[in-house]
Parts: sequence; C-alpha cells; structure tokens
Amino acid sequence: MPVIEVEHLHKRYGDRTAVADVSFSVDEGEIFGILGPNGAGKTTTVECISGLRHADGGRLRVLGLDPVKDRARVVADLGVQLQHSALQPNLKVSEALRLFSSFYERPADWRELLELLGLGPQAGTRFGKLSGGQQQRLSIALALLGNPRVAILDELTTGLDPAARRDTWELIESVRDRGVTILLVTHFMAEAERLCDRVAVIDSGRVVALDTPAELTAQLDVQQRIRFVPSAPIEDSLLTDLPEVESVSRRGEEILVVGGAEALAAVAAQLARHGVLAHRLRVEQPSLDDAFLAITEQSEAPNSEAQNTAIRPTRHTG
Ligand SMILES: Nc1ncnc2c1ncn2[C@@H]1O[C@H](COP(=O)(O)OP(=O)(O)OP(=O)(O)O)[C@@H](O)[C@H]1O
Repeated sequence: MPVIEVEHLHKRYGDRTAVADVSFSVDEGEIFGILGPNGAGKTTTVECISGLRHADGGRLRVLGLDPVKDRARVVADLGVQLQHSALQPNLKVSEALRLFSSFYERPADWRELLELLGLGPQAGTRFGKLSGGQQQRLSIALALLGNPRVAILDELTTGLDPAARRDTWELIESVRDRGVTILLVTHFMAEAERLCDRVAVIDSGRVVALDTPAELTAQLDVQQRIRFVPSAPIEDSLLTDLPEVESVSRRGEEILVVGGAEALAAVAAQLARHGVLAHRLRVEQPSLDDAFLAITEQSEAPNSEAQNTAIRPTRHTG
C-alpha cells in the first residue's frame, strides 16, 4: 500500500487555480521530491496532504486515511515541517522540544533528537539566537517529535549555506534510514539528485514529469560537451568525420567537441587509434537542472493546456 496517495488533487483560492490536477503516490521508505518553479502549487499540494487545507477536488490518502476527516489519526503518524515556521524568539531550544512533546501521546525522546540533530550544545539557546541552519534543524526535530512514519519537509534547506545544506542532507538520509517515508519540497536540483528516489515536477498546478532523477536526465536529448587539449596536433576532420560528433571548435590549444550521448566513447576511440592523448579532459553531462528547465519550458509552450487553467508561475533562479 502506498503511504501517500494523491489522485487528481484540485485546489482554488477564490477563482484562482493553485493546483489544477496533481496525482502521484509515495511508497513506504521513499524520499519523494516535489520540484517546480515559484507558484507552481507545491506548498498548496503538501498543505492539502497534511490536512492543513481542504482540497476542492480529488482524493487524498495518508497511510490509507483521509487527512481532513481522519485528522486526529493522521497527525499521530505525520510530521510536518512547513516553510518559514517560526517560533517565539525567546523560547529556548529545550523548552520548544518539551512543549511540542506534550502534544503527542507517544513522543520521541526529545533529548535523543537533540543529539541526532547536532543541537546538544544549543539546548539552552533561545530560538532568536540560533543560526539559520540551527533553526532549520530545530524545525526538523519538531517535525520528528511525534515519531512519525511520514515526514513532510517543505524547502528545508532554503537559506542555508552549502555546508549547512550538506549536513541537512545527511540528516535527512539518517531519518529515512530510521524507516521514515519523506515527502520533500525543494527548489534545489542538487538536493533532489542527492536525496530523492523519485521526483514529481509540478508546473502551473500540474505534474509535468514523474520519474527517478537519473531517468529524468537520461530522457533529455541534451548534447555532451567534451573539452580537451590534444597531446599532438590533429586536424578537425579527424573528429568531424565521426557520426557521433556534431561540431568541433577551438579556443587556443583546447578543442571543444559537441555531440550526442555516444560522442565521448567515439572521440576517445578515434584519438586512441591515432596515438593522441586527451589532456585536461572535461565532459559536461546534462544534469537534473537541464531536465527541469527543459520540462518546465516545454510545459509553458503557448498551446499548453495548463496555461489556460492555472496561475502562471514566475521563473525563479535559486
Ligand atoms: N492563501 C492563498 N491565497 C491566494 N492565493 C494563494 C494562497 N497561497 C498560494 N496562493 C497562490 O497559489 C499559487 C500556488 O502557490 P504555492 O505556494 O502552492 O506554490 P509553490 O509552488 O509552493 O511556490 P513557491 O515555490 O514560491 O513556494 C501561487 O500563484 C500563489 O500565489
């Protein structure tokens, strides 16, 4: 049985459609990512799944239960860390954890969570004095206090520096290793690539792609760009003769070869046949970033059905 089931979710704010038609399911033990540009409907989707908002249409199930009608039973197994959750600035870390523990029948040991999240030294620190990374860690700890089987984490590393982001990724992996299924909303492709088993790309309130990060990038018809400095002079024709190669250009002593997925193997074999070595070899492969842009640009094509029914997203770059 999937842990989260979303079928044709639809949600409007007044006459504006925030989520037009979203369907996906999350299996037990997965880290499932939701990606999409600003205003795509990601937060609205997870707020409906959490039971914090009423859907206008569609069917939602969390652990087989309706998140609104069976709210009391769902919250016992669901931990939610939402965007911009702020606590009273004077509340100390240990006080916040003790207070939130009292909301649950069988809370986790908050002292253990404090250590797991590396917040031990901050136990007596007030929320307002924590760094951005420490505040995020605390909000994750609060989401895990009820010993949830499912955790929803919305943009948990936004605003963190690269080191804090990496630490948080390790933390999320350790949470998953404890058996928690995780639904993760993120803007960061690297985060999705590193953490997520599968990813749904949402644009204009619809799922426009759903697959593993590797499959999403593999489906892309993006060229490989191969740069190297040959150990001996070579003619361009040596490379342009190869059917896998689309173009060859030079910048100083460096050669740039652009070609399809098989170009690297073909170029390497050709150079080897002529006894030439490729020094300072660099290959640029398509990334999930490229896939994301290709998918969302495609879904914004003028005749796209989504454009007529949902609010337009504003492109973000971060
Ligand atoms: N409470 C609200 N009232 C009216 N419109 C809203 C409300 N919340 C969100 N919206 C609109 O619904 C659309 C979807 O918003 P949502 O926050 O779900 O998108 P998102 O993908 O999470 O965006 P972001 O990446 O910026 O957080 C946006 O156009 C937003 O302006």
